[in-house]
Amino acid sequence: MSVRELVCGYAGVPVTAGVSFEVGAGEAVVLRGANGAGKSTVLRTAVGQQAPVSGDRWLKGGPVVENSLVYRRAVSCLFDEDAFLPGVSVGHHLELVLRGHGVADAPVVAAAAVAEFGLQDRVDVSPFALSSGQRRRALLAAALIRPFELLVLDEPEQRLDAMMRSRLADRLVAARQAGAGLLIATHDASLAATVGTTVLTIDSDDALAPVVPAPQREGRS
Ligand SMILES: Nc1ncnc2c1ncn2[C@@H]1O[C@H](COP(=O)(O)OP(=O)(O)OP(=O)(O)O)[C@@H](O)[C@H]1O
Repeated sequence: MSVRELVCGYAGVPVTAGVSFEVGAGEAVVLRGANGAGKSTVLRTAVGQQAPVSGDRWLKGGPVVENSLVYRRAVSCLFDEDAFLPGVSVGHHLELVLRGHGVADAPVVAAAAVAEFGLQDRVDVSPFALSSGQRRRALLAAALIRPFELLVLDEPEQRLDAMMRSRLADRLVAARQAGAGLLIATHDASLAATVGTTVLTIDSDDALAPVVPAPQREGRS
């Protein structure tokens, strides 16, 4: 994915200046910045969930079209939302995601994810009967077990305990090393340092100056 001079905002009113970055295979671009700086807005605009004020977004050589087959195959997104089907258990949610993406052995892969994300005791219950941290684990599991070329996560550390944050960081590094591109907004400095190959800071104090300065390479490949 690449974005070029992407000005993001609401009803035509910018909340960021022009933002430019590229996320290639095996790269992890991490957005950091204070509350309200515009991280979520940039992510949602980059992936086509909202229109830019101006600028361009490209995915695999074409403009970003959120409902296109190319997009749905390539991009796995998780924002701050609880999206579950009523009456479907945690385990069956994961199986449905896998089957929807044509993954063989969906029950086996789902069971492995349930164990990895520490949901063994809750696999047969509705997601609505989970704690908020357990719901976040289930949503992250669903986003991570489906095939993707680009993974987009908005504050994935939210509501996770220390053990699960560490496990998540390991999983994200593994995804990057396997060749996926990652685009992540986070307040977790450790997650940013561990996972990011490029860290961009959005500066809310200078909202219409260059809010995303030149990429700071953090010494990872
Ligand atoms: N639906 C909306 N309509 C108008 N303005 C909005 C809307 N959503 C967010 N904003 C504003 O856009 C600005 C950027 O918000 P955004 O949620 O992108 O920030 P953020 O960096 O992700 O913050 P946080 O770290 O708190 O999640 C804020 O000033 C916010 O109040």
